[in-house]
Amino acid sequence: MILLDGKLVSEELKKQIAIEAAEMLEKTGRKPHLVAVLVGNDGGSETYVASKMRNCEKVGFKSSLLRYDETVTEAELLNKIEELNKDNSIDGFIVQLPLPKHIDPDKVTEAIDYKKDVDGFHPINLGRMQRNLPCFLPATPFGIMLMLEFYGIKTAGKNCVVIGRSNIVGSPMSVLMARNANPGNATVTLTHSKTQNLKELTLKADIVIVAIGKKNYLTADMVKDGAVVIDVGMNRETSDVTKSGYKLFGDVDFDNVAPKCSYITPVPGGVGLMTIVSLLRNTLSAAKKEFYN
Ligand SMILES: Nc1nc(=O)c2c([nH]1)NC[C@@H]1CN(c3ccc(C(=O)N[C@@H](CCC(=O)O)C(=O)O)cc3)C=[N+]21
Repeated sequence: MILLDGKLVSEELKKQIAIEAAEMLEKTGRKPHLVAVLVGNDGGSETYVASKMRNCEKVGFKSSLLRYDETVTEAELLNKIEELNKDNSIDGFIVQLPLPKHIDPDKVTEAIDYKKDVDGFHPINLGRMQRNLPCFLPATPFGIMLMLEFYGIKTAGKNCVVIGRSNIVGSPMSVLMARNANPGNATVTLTHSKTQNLKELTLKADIVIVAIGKKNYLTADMVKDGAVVIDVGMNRETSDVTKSGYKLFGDVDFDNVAPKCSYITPVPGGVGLMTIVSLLRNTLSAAKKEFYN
């Protein structure tokens, strides 16, 4: 069993990103600039956004955090997005999800200029991804592809089962694994809450990608010997009343599944770190206008 080390891979990729950011600074006098919009104070979102900002500094990007109270109206948020779209000093921005219930995440996503959509959630980027055209790829699925590539894991012709069909992970993940690219060219089964006999499907899978948000969901009896298991779960359990101490669990029963695997990602230290580095990569691509003018 080989551990897919998100720390190792992300640090390696960040070195290259830092080099390109420094080149850009030298040539143009400016740094790539990412803005994150954070609404409310969800514990998970606070951690992830803080990490995104910290990592921007590490690779020599400029980063700004825009905070809104959870009472902000949808109209106010959409106005701000309009401003960010027009601001030439900003290369890319993200609106951290989830949003409060009174704000429609689809409206927000579609309001973002697709040329600055470094999360890759805009329908134009999703459509271009599906067509195999240059575009911003959604950060988590992109990070998983970079991980597979780094370890030279063959995906062509393999059976891949994706568990969970969210807009930000499962659904785009299934597209990336199926499209005619490398990594890619897998035979993909996208499973969800209405799927019957999931275990029958996962037992045939060479690659299982779990993004469902339930601790210990994928158990050893569901996995075939030698499978590659990618765990996207970020289930936090607070262990004390202060809420500052928490432990993170994936969706995989790691201790029992890992011995059966050829490769497996840990949580923490796996996919989450790759998500961050993908966002950095997308921000650099935005600043260098690699996809759009
Ligand atoms: N607009 C938007 N874009 C996102 O990219 C986005 C989002 N909304 N909402 C939530 C998810 C989740 N996500 C993670 C990022 C980093 C880690 C990460 O760094 N995880 C570390 C540990 C973090 C910890 O200790 O809590 C690890 O796995 O080792 C995890 C999860 C980005 N997301």
